[in-house]
Amino acid sequence: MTTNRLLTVSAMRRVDEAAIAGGIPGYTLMRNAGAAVAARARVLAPSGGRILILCGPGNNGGDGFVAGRMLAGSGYRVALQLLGDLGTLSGDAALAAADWQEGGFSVDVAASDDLSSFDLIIDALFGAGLSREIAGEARVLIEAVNRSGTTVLAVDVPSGLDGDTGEMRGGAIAATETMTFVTLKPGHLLQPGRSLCGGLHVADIGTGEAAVEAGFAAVGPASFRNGPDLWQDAFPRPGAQAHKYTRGHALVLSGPAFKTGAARLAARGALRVGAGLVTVVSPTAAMAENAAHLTAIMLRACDSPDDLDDLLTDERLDTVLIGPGLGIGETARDLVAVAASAGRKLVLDADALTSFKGQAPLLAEHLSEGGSAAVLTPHEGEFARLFANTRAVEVGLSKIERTRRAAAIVGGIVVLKGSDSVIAAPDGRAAINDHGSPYLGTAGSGDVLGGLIAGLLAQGMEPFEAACAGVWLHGDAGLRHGPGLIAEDIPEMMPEVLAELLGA
Ligand SMILES: NC(=O)C1=CN([C@@H]2O[C@H](COP(=O)(O)OP(=O)(O)OC[C@H]3O[C@@H](n4cnc5c(N)ncnc54)[C@H](OP(=O)(O)O)[C@@H]3O)[C@@H](O)[C@H]2O)[C@@H](O)CC1
Ligand SMILES: Nc1ncnc2c1ncn2[C@@H]1O[C@H](COP(=O)(O)OP(=O)(O)O)[C@@H](O)[C@H]1O
Ligand SMILES: [K+]
Repeated sequence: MTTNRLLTVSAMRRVDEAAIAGGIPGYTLMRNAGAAVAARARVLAPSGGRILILCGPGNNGGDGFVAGRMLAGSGYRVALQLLGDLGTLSGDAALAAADWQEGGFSVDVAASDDLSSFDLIIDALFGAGLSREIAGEARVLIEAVNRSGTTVLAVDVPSGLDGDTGEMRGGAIAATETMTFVTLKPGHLLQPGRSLCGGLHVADIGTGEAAVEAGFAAVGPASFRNGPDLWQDAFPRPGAQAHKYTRGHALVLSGPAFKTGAARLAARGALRVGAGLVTVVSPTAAMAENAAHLTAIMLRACDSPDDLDDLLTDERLDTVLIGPGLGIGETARDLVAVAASAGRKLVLDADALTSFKGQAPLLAEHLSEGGSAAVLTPHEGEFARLFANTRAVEVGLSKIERTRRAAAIVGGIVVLKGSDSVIAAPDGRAAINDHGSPYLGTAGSGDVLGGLIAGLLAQGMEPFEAACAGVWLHGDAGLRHGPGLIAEDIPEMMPEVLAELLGA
């Protein structure tokens, strides 16, 4: 079974319990987990190479003992070090340790020297049972592993990484690869966890589908790794009889003269992703500047919220992007209020968000008035300003929880951007995106993202799916382009990105 759905650490425990209750011995699960680790180790270490297995005092260590026995059996020179006392091992971990010893192998005391002489280190110190900050001997060991420069394969999670939040607890292994079980957990995708994990692998350990379903039932609102599986079926594909008026019309509000570039970047994104028509709505004083740079994209004058209200009497103008380069203040708030009360599908970004600094409830009121479907795309700074003094910014929350709470507060989709962008809906559905590139961190990149989402909304995609798809397409463009990327390149990558996605 493969799925892009995520289990929390406690829900994963529920999967194990349900599998065991269903008649699969815990030790069978552990043997399957250890076998998956050993299989990956055979790829990472040269045949017959030296492998060090660092085992902790719980079942994560148990997986290490199992993998060690299998690797020693297939000709690797395996050293195994235990952090803790052999005598205190219990349950399946004790069985695994006994099997290892029955093979005639020794259990050494964990020592942090000479680590660079190994071809591979398997980190089986702590997994789902991490219960406190890494300190003392464990910390010294983890730091030595990270200094050694040796390839590291982490079992379940890099030790010290919180599988739910992606946060480090006092220190963590920086792994080359991570082998986890059944599904990914949020901490594998949220930063810094995503970076600490290195390459991600997921193994089926024979829990059976019913046990996995029991885990999903225990998890609360569903969360996913963002990817085409999540939204591909809903992705707009024009039929043979489509024409521009059936492919949606997106409006992008421009900022004042000399601040118009952001809106044009967004508009280009909306057009390239397939909206039939895109119009930049510009202050009269900035019309010449906008006109000088626009060709396929249309241009209309608008100098006030009242002008926007007049424009929106045309029902075909069904999606409005407000914020990039707009300017901060009352006018921006009024423009949002007008578009929202006209019931338009909205993308709110940048200055439209900052204009509601500390006033998230007021924004929520506007959105609910017209029943607007809205997607908000804050980066961390805009998020902190908009949701100041709300329960979305309480300390200690994971990024996924913050985004979920924010979505519930405003009653719309929130995309909290970054290298681990999180997309959440008011009903708690959430997706974490790790399909992207640091080259996307460039001026105007977020404006294009807003445009992509607006273009998908205009074509009739539901807002959660449109937001997930927009973030993924944006990330895919970044990955394909690589070094040298500027924001202008992102829309121009869409033909290539979409051709592969749609199999065109
Ligand atoms: N049947 C199953 O469930 C399966 C589970 N599987 C595997 O089991 C793993 C979960 O095992 P687990 O629950 O035993 O927890 P684990 O991660 O080994 O750590 C617990 C130990 O570490 C200790 N400890 C914690 N934090 C610490 C710290 N900061 N510094 C120092 N010590 C610390 C903690 O001490 P305590 O808190 O009890 O004092 C306890 O002794 C899971 O990740 C997967 O790999 C697979 O085999 C598939 C089947
Ligand atoms: N390291 C990274 N990895 C992946 N995506 C990134 C990274 N850094 C930035 N991005 C993406 O680039 C965009 C930047 O948007 P934003 O911060 O609003 O920039 P701007 O205001 O200049 O347009 C976001 O979509 C963000 O997710
Ligand atoms: K580990």
